[in-house]
Amino acid sequence: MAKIVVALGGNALGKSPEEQLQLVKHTATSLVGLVAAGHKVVISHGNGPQVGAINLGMNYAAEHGQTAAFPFPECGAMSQGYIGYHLQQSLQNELHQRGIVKDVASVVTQVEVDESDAAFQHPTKPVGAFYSKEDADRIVAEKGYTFVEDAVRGYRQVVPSPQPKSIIELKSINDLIENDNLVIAGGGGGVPVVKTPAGLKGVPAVIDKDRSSALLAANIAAEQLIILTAVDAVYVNYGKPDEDVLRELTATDAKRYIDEGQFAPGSMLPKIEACLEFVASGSNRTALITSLDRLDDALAGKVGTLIK
Ligand SMILES: Nc1ncnc2c1ncn2[C@@H]1O[C@H](COP(=O)(O)OP(=O)(O)O)[C@@H](O)[C@H]1O
Ligand SMILES: NC(=O)OP(=O)(O)O
Repeated sequence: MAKIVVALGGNALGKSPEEQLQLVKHTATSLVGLVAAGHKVVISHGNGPQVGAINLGMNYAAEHGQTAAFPFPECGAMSQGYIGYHLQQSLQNELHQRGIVKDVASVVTQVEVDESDAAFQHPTKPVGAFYSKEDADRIVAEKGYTFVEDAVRGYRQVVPSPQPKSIIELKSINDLIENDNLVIAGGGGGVPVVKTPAGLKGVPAVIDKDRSSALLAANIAAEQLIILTAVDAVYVNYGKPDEDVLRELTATDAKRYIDEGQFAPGSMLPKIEACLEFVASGSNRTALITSLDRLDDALAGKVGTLIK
């Protein structure tokens, strides 16, 4: 029996509420399988596409005089509620179907960042939809947003992504875990906040959920961090004719591949770095990267990349 943090990728959660609910329902089967096997499971999730969509919608409504402007941290909090709702419902239904009595709760989570983090001057976190180069250029000219090419999928808006320092609701999360709840926490990497003389204050950014999940996993003394994304494993020469799967990765090999530029910044690189950080944070800690729909196969050692 182990304590496991499972992080679900925002990009792997589909493009609409309907798609997301279907994908989450499917993943809930494997997650409840872990619970049924006696593991203590804590779930975190990304929010890149979702917070981008919420922000676009709120901006549109505000520009058309329909609502007040909604700052980015509030959009992040909304994304935690939206994704947490789908997760809670799917997990509750699956638990009920299997006759397992367990409560499920999402914790709206704030994560402390440093106001002077250099990331605020260099936006790197892709959010929202993927655009063609022409559409991205038009939006940059109209709104002044920053866009980058994201992996092999198109152009995407980027926002600052500061390092997570501490999890504000850590004690509540630990209490819920110890009281045998199935906990969802650190959604979207947590709502980024800074400590000011007047108290906590939200800041416009998106923390990388893989880094926050690694911090959460280390803080709750988990044995394993599982990152579920859109690819079944990590590859070298990804997307090229000679791509090759990495089934096991040591810290030494991972660092060599990082130096070779094998992992795209803003997508696979933060996952690898988060896994390395978690594995180094204690003894007997491993990390696993696979896709949302292959978790069972990955746990059986058939697919995925194990980092140790
Ligand atoms: N070396 C690599 N191996 C596998 N996938 C990679 C690699 N480099 C970049 N990627 C891309 O990283 C994506 C996962 O990152 P991302 O979409 O940001 O994850 P999520 O939103 O699920 O957390 C994959 O779907 C793939 O397109
Ligand atoms: N916040 C975050 O890391 O989201 P994604 O998983 O969607 O990139």
